[in-house]
Amino acid sequence: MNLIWLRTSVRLLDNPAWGLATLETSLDTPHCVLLTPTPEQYRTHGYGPRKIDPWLAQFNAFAETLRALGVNVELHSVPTYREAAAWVLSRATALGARTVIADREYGLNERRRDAWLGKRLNAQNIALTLTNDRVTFAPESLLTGQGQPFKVYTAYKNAWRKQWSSAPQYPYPRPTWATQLPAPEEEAQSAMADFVAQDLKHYSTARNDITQPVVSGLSPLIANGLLTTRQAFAAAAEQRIDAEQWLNEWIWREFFHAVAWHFPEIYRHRPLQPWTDLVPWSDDQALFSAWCEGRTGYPVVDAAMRQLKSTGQMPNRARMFASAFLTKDLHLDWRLGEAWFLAQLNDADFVANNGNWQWGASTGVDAAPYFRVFNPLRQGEKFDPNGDYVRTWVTELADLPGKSIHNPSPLERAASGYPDPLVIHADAATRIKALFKQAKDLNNGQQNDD
Ligand SMILES: Cc1cc2nc3c(=O)[nH]c(=O)nc-3n(C[C@H](O)[C@H](O)[C@H](O)COP(=O)(O)OP(=O)(O)OC[C@H]3O[C@@H](n4cnc5c(N)ncnc54)[C@H](O)[C@@H]3O)c2cc1C
Repeated sequence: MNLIWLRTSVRLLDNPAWGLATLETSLDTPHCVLLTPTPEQYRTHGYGPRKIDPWLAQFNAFAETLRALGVNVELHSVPTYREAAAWVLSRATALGARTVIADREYGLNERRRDAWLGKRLNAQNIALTLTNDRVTFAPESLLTGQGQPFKVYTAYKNAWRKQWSSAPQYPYPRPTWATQLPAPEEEAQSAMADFVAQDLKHYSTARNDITQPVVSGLSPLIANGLLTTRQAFAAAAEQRIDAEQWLNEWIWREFFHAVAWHFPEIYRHRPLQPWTDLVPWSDDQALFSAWCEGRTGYPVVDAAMRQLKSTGQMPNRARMFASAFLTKDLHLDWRLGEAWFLAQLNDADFVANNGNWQWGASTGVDAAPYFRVFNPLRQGEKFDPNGDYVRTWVTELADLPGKSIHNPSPLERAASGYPDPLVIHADAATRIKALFKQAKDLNNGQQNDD
């Protein structure tokens, strides 16, 4: 008897759990599937309803479909991981299981949960088998030549690509009994197929155009375990077009997961580069509220922040300049912005969010150091040349003509009720560089003292 316990990989396709379960028995269908949504735990991790509600619905739809397919499913919603693990332990014991097969999750609390359960299952001669699934290659299997974890994306990507070339990863076969898919998975499959067939060919030229929905929009589905990198590579290969740039974005996601696995301090809200905590980050609540509400006085930043608040979405390019504005222009602590994004985004994923925030704040991965700043006026002019994005979200400026929308005059601001800039970008950029330098010098001094 084996049990499958699915936590994030709540999907039928490309799921290694089914194959593992049937290896042990002569049965086609698994003996029993356990599902334990943990809404309170998700909230404690900082996720908001835009992330949690569809996730919970996904569990219900999955259970319903499995039952219709004749699979025995037990769905048990509990507040926290600890209760979920205790319940799985009791079910495994009561059902006389030999193995519990579960999708591996990499977070710190998730690791603790699995260690807790594994120990107790082992004491009863029950194995806990974790499938590597959220990323293509297990984080500990892809290391530098010196056996160290990668901290630079390009080097990681090259190693990842090399590994893929020598051992391409194909999606796991669909189980014969899976004759229908749960509605969220069916929709995810269609969304990926449509994007790959219609828009992928324009991706590399149009991906930074914040006015166009040319990117895939798949991230909420990926973050909630409905789609995998293997499926993306397989779908792109069928098109026989150059999909390198898009596939490299998927590898960014895998990279951040690997970083989080090797440097679990990030789950304790520490920067990847510890010395950057010597930067005297501000926690000014008035500045922070102005940023959250889209009232910074920089139209393109405010458009992005208002879009986030009202829809839970924001294009990647806008995430880059809006996050950089918080740290490099307002000098606010990156953790404030990180938490706001996590609570608002419909594709919220702790690891992808943290990795990108730390990249933008110059506290995380990447060789390019703290002089990376984004000029919010130039970002607007370059990526929203006609001002359409600003006009959509900062409606009080909608009547301003042409490029002037990115930098309204004091008179235009006063007439439309739009705020003056909170800071002067050039001054703020000079100041943050000085603060970083000061932190670095302080750190070097401390090291010399040691
Ligand atoms: C400050 C900041 C916060 C972010 N927070 C999140 C988050 O919470 N969840 C999240 O999934 N992505 C996050 N991203 C990454 C990226 O913005 C989104 O993945 C992307 O906008 C999703 O759009 P898409 O699905 O159309 O992606 P596409 O451009 O079609 O890319 C395909 C997939 O690759 C992955 N991907 C793409 N870019 C990145 C990236 N830079 N880092 C990691 N994975 C990537 C996503 O899973 C995405 O769905 C963040 C980026 C920034 C700058």
